[in-house]
Amino acid sequence: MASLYFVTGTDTEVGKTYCTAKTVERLRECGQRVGVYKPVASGCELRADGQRYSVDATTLWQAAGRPKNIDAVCPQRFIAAVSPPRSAAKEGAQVDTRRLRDGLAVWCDGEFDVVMIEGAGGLFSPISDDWLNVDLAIEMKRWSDQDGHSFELLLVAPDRLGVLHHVISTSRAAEAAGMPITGLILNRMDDSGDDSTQTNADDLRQWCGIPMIASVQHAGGPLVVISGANDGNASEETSRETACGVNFLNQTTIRR
Ligand SMILES: Nc1ncnc2c1ncn2[C@@H]1O[C@H](COP(=O)(O)OP(=O)(O)OP(=O)(O)O)[C@@H](O)[C@H]1O
Ligand SMILES: C[C@H](N)[C@H](N)CCCCCC(=O)O
Ligand SMILES: [Mg+2]
Repeated sequence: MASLYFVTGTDTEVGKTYCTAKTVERLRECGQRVGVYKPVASGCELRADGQRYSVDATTLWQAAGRPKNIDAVCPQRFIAAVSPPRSAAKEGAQVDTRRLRDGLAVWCDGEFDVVMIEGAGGLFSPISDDWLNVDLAIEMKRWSDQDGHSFELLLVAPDRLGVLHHVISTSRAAEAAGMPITGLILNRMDDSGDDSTQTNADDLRQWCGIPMIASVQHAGGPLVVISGANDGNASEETSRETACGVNFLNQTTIRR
């Protein structure tokens, strides 16, 4: 049975793809067979040959070693850089809501140990005419429970001033929706940082109790996975295994 991780964000453009790709690469270096699924992408490029090119889907697919094919990675790809339902509507189309969830099954056929799923935009961004990202996560968890897989919701947030509000509000809304966030990835998106980056992680541990499972440094720096005890007290970084420039505290966070 596979370990499924739905990667969402506090917003669009916060590093979901970047951090997911880093995590995929690290998992593969640790011998994990990793599948990747982007249920729907907008902001795609229409190529001369008629192909719809999604940077997100291609980035994840390449990080995972090109498993299956790009259509399995991202079955629904639209052009306008707006929410997927709006993007589809601009083409006179609709996002196929049921297919968003059903497209996961092909990745859960026993070929992969871990499947990383990237949403579109933030957790409460519309992903179809009927669902927000959180609704898709709930449906996927329901399916995963029935099919015997583990399913967790990971939140990517930029490590900068303002992140406390974004993470606390997103985590409380997720809790209220019945889809609690089980891991936080703080993403240092630029080298400079600001005064808050020294204390954001500690403040979020205090206010949210979400295990922070990783922080990603800027510009190709290490992915630091901090295995958070699920009792909400993120364990101190005790020992680190460093390989290929990526610090991975231990594997328990991403279950084998
Ligand atoms: N830690 C980082 N270091 C360097 N560049 C980063 C980092 N995190 C994100 N970026 C860059 O910032 C941009 C936005 O990141 P990314 O595309 O991963 O965001 P996203 O949340 O997946 O966006 P979307 O909502 O469109 O899917 C990309 O160009 C990405 O390469
Ligand atoms: C086009 C962009 N890069 C993402 N793929 C879609 C972001 C949708 C955000 C919707 C919203 O919450 O306002
Ligand atoms: Mg992305």
